[in-house]
Amino acid sequence: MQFDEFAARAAEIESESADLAVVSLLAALFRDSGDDLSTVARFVQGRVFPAWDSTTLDIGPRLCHEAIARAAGTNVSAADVEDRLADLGEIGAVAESYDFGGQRGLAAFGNGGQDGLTVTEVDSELRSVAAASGSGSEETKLKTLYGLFNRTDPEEARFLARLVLSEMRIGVGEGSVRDAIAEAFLVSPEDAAAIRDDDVDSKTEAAARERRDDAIASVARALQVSNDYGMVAAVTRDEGESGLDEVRLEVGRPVQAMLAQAGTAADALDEWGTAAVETKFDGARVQVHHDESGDVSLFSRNMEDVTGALPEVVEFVEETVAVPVILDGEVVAMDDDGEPLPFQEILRRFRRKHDVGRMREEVRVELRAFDCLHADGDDLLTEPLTTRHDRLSSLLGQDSDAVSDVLLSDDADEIAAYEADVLDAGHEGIMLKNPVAPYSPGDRGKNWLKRKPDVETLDLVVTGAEWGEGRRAKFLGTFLLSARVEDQSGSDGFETIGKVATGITDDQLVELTDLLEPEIERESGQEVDVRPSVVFEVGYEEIQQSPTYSSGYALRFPRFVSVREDKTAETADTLERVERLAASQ
Ligand SMILES: Nc1ncnc2c1ncn2[C@@H]1O[C@H](COP(=O)(O)OP(=O)(O)OP(=O)(O)O)[C@@H](O)[C@H]1O
Repeated sequence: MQFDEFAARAAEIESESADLAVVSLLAALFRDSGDDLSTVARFVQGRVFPAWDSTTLDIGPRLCHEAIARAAGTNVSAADVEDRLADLGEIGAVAESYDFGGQRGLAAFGNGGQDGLTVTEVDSELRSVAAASGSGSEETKLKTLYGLFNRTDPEEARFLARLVLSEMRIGVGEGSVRDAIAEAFLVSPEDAAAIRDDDVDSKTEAAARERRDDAIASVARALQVSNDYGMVAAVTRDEGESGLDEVRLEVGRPVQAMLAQAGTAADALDEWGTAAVETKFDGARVQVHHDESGDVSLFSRNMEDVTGALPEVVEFVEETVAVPVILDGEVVAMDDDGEPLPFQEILRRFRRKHDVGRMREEVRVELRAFDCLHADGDDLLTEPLTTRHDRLSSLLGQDSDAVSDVLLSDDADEIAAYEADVLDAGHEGIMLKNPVAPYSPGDRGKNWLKRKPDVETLDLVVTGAEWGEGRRAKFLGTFLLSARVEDQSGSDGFETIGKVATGITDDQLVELTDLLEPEIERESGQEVDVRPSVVFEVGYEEIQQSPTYSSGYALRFPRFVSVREDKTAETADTLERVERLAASQ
């Protein structure tokens, strides 16, 4: 597919606000994508790589602005691009506003169609940008991006710029892509019409809806186990439902983590009669993959590869496990007496790329596994929790410290006593799980409840900051925080909720400035806008209703606790959670 065709279709989708119409347009785009289907299914979500792949383009706004400036001509600087961004508010509009000329220049010589960019070319050029590393890679990336922008017409430039910064902003969330894959290849035109049109009798419409929902469920299951919209789209088209049924977990390819809601023992017992109760370890989520040839890989809850940072866990798994497995658990930091250390300590180890050996001496980490998704050829996602946990115990050893203890109980007093013991031992709370529930990847459903008696903190996205004053003028000092708002299609927006400047040491100011500076999108005086990517854990005294911030809420006495390096903007706390916490104060 030509990239200008992709851009035109993306523009059409962007201008449509009704969810059903968006799904229909996406479905039509997928049907017309031919060999580019997998790439197109990723591009519409602003992705070049599948979600399980931890490769990133690693292009910050500054690099993108520089590439746009170069393509725009010798008189244009990155600062001009940033000025336009301040006016137009969005990088796609900025890129579209320049006259890159490449294509049109060629078109003037009657050559436009031949040199048009294709989706395949954009994909492979962006992949080469991602692969550039080492000295000189910055310049290589710039040149490649500049080369791409130079060949775009204005509409293509709009979507290329957004793709480069991984934000398509066309109102397409994961749910819409899932539904569109089903609609494109599994739902018959008659059923699609019966659902869409008003003049169809209700029985026919209900039957059509049921068939469509079944098709969506098949696509959803394959997506849950593979995390690859591109591959699933191609399998759906080429092999239909039977092909989707064959999509299996693959050892070495991370799965989205199942998540928890806040809840109490009373909630759990009311709902399920009996609850499986475990310690809530205060560490970082880790998914352990051990493949046929004995290789171990570890992934964070964002499916980022953290194998290199945690050699003790790798060694432990290599020594203990003999068959291919996928395990879910937490890595915790321990002191010399085996007492749990606070969460901040594990963050000093997690995702570390340098000095791993030295840090290993300073902070000891251990695995606490609590689930088993795959063992020796068997996918266990649909098995009940108790069966998965039994499998885990038989793999790691019944009495191993590396396996979470489970108390199965229908007695609130017994659970309260268990919770008191867990808190006495220095842990942060308990998990209550439905013992018969399957493992649902990516789902923050009602089958796992977390209970932390201490005051909650919020994990908020940094969307702005202010340069300090005096001796702190070179550092960002005050940080604007936002809560995530998921729209119906599943794409994210951010609403501000407060500023934090307290609780940050001088050393941390340096680190936070290093972390956030490449993400700056715009500057005006001391204030900067930052691309939503860094997540702060923030404590507070109270959540108040307030017109000061766009969320309608403000935090009283916010204090910085840590950077949630294990979270991204997409997994930060939602405004809905803020509302719930505010209501429960
Ligand atoms: N026994 C356990 N079972 C499941 N999750 C556990 C367990 N012990 C610790 N955890 C951690 O608790 C988290 C569940 O809470 P939640 O899904 O809300 O994640 P979170 O947003 O990181 O929450 P928090 O900030 O409270 O850790 C899991 O992601 C996991 O990292």
